[in-house]
Amino acid sequence: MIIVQDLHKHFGGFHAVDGASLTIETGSITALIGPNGAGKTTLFNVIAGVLPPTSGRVVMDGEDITGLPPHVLFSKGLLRTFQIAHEFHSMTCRENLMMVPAGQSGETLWNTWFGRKRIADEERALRAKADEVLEFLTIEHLADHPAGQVSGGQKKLLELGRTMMVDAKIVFLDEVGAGVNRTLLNTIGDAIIRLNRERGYTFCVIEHDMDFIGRLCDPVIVMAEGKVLAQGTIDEIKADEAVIEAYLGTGLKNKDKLEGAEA
Ligand SMILES: Nc1ncnc2c1ncn2[C@@H]1O[C@H](COP(=O)(O)OP(=O)(O)OP(=O)(O)O)[C@@H](O)[C@H]1O
Repeated sequence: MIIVQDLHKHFGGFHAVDGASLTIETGSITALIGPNGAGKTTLFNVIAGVLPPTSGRVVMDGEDITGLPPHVLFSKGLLRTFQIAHEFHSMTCRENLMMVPAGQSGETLWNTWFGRKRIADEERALRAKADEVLEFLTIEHLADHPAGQVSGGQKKLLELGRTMMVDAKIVFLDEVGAGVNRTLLNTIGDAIIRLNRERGYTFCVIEHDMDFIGRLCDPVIVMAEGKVLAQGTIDEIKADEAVIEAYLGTGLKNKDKLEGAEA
């Protein structure tokens, strides 16, 4: 369980996150929604150790993890998906997955000289794991394709796949559906549901696609102006006057997003 207590993140005099408190229950697929500029990505970045908070606390399973760097959080099973960096575009999808786990024996000179067999065994195991992940995500046919040449949606699946190469406990997904076609979005949604049900992953998802949110997420947490405005099921949220007002207040485009209409 992640508990965020009275979190603030200021940029100069601007309060991007302004006293947000929320709980992400273990085993849930929790959505974080809100109008543009509500502070969602900033909140994610603070929880994931990318940005230090101005004040407030983040507690994971009873441990204060406020401000810990991403690699330490990674080792604790808290992961945030990242776009595949440009440098890795020429590597194949399988290789991109095989690069994720840290602390392999091959990293030390000693092992390079004396542990060849162990390295070969580890590499074989990693390769098998990567292939299993690709199959789970239904993109096994892309194993030998350069990551830079697959579609936007397939890249999103690969980003999700990277979290499956380690023992993730909680995964933060930022706009996994952005620019992804409906069919692939459904595949991504299926993968998230299966990871949640079969492998016990907890998810926290920022997403503007209300159909996607409605299918996957409970609860839905709404942010506005750096604070948590409401929490509930998708139907409760859509009927909440304060939520409608927050979306309306930022323009019709945002209100359309709440209703799930095509933008
Ligand atoms: N590094 C920064 N320096 C200054 N202001 C920032 C910085 N990062 C974010 N902001 C501002 O903080 C506010 C919240 O941004 P944030 O990206 O967290 O919102 P969001 O809810 O994720 O919005 P969106 O749905 O549009 O992605 C915005 O007004 C943004 O311009």
